[in-house]
Amino acid sequence: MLLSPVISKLAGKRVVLASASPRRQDILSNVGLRFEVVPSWFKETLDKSLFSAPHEYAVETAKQKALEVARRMHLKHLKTPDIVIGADTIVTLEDTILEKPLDKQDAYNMLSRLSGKEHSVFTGVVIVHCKSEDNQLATNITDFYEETKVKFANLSDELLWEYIDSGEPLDKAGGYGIQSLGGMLVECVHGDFLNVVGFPLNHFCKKLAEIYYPPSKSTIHRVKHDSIPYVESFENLSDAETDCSNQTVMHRENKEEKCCYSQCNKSVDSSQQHPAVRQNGIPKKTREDSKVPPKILDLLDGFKSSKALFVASKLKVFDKLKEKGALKAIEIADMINASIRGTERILDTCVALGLLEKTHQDYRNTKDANTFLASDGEFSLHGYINYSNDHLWPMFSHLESAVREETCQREKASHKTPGNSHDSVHCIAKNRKPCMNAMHEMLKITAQDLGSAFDLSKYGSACDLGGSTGALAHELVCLYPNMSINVFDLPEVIEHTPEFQNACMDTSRIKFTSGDFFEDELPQAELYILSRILHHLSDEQLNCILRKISDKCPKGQGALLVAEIVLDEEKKEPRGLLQSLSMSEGNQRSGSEYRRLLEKFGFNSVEIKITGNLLDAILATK
Ligand SMILES: C[S@@+](CC[C@H](N)C(=O)[O-])C[C@H]1O[C@@H](n2cnc3c(N)ncnc32)[C@H](O)[C@@H]1O
Repeated sequence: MLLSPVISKLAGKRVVLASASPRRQDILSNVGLRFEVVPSWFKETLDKSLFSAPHEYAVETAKQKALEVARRMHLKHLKTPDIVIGADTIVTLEDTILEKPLDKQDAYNMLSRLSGKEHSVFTGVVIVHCKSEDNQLATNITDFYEETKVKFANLSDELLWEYIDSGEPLDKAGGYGIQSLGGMLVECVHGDFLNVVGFPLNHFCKKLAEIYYPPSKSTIHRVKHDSIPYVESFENLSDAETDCSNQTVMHRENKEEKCCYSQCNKSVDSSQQHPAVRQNGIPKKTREDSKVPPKILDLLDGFKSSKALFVASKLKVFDKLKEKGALKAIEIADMINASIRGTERILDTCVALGLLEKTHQDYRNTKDANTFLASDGEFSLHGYINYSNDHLWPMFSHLESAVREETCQREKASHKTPGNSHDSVHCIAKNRKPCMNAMHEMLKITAQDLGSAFDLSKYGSACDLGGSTGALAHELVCLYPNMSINVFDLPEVIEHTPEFQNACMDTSRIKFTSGDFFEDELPQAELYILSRILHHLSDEQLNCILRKISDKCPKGQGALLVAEIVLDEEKKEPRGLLQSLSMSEGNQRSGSEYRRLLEKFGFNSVEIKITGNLLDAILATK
């Protein structure tokens, strides 16, 4: 059995991985599976003593993780996924289950127990097929587990502590990661290596093959699932045109705790199986054909969701709830000076969008709302959301004419002549403060990943060109105790920078300089930084600034750090492309395009780090 056709059976389906593990994401995306990641909120706290074998615990945990995500997504309008994949990996030694260590001492206790011995790694995997029927969630569950035996070498305390101090053990079952430094601890492995990494890919593909290419008279292992009650309907999980004779049972999620493990395994001649499918050789449309793909439904409604978020944020709903904990609609309406019915509607929409929680009549913020949406959240996007509402939203309403006339939407929105200023790279005067605020928030979120993408400790001085409020500079001085930074920006921007500094920040190594990077001499520095500058610039502006930086970096000395969204080579990732819709002269680029551009200016060593955050990092040296 070739594996790719099995994976391709999932193409076009809304597949969700209910796991935040980057290792599982890598394993599945490396084989071409397209999926969304929705980490489960299920707490891994099942009572282990209730399970007669460790793998049962792993399977049950995986199942609860996947079902929690399926139910949560189903509760949000139109969000029911087709398939949710859940997985849980545990390590067992002499029948004791070792999960993720709580702290360094716990990691040491685990690893020293594993030293010199063979242990088992179990991953429980659950594939939940979901359907929304009469607004209820129907699920069909397939599960399995894989065991791999791993033998550790005899490990000295010194080696163990060195490993523990690397920080790697803390988020890993058993306290080690075989795919990275932890590989050094391992003497041998019996079984599927990827199972130890966190996902038994081979067994998963075999399971998919069983589901999508079932033998004519097979018996699919059904497991007890106490929240799946009565038999509701029969659905063939294979595609309509597949010569597939197996039908499996969908279970409707229902509060009645009835169980059913039955299934129908009729072997039917495929030509007779769907008499309604073909008529005069022309495939007849099935109900499935007319089901609008969730992606399209999401896009149709996407603008409404964005606006609901913008309005809730503007009305300070998230701030009020953060301050008070839980409030009823009528109380919020009073606080935000709005109608009760209108407030109820926006609150319920925010619940459906996963931004708020509701118990009985009480609304409260989700953890993410406290962190990202409240205006005093650690990584607040409040200013960026308001900026999106007040400036980007009106700008995007000009998209059609901007496309027809090949102009920038900002120019359309402000009735300016196309391509006629460096306003494409700096905020126009009336928007300056909100724009600086929005950029400040975005950069605060991504600055740590940018600063640590490369080891910059050898650079004693840096100049952040167009560095705005100094948000990146603050992170860099924290990360690199020997670095001083000159934030260089236009005078009208530098004038506002004191409003963005706070008392807890160490500003002793940060200096703000007014200037124009096209017109003026650049300050001398060992490291130049261009964060979100290059993609705005015309070819002429690019030549000007890159030539100037290159001249300031003699061969073997100096470097340029660029922060941008780096597009994937096939240019399929939408975020950068969506952003490019608001531009005229500039360009979003892929890694190879940035490499070619920088090489033209003598930077023949170009390293690119995709950070997984809002911006990616490129380090160019000569
Ligand atoms: C898109 S913002 C990026 C800000 C910041 N680097 C970031 O990543 O959030 C562009 C910045 O470049 C500054 N800028 C635009 N033209 C400039 C010029 N000719 N000389 C100096 N700074 C300029 C703007 O004022 C603005 O702060």
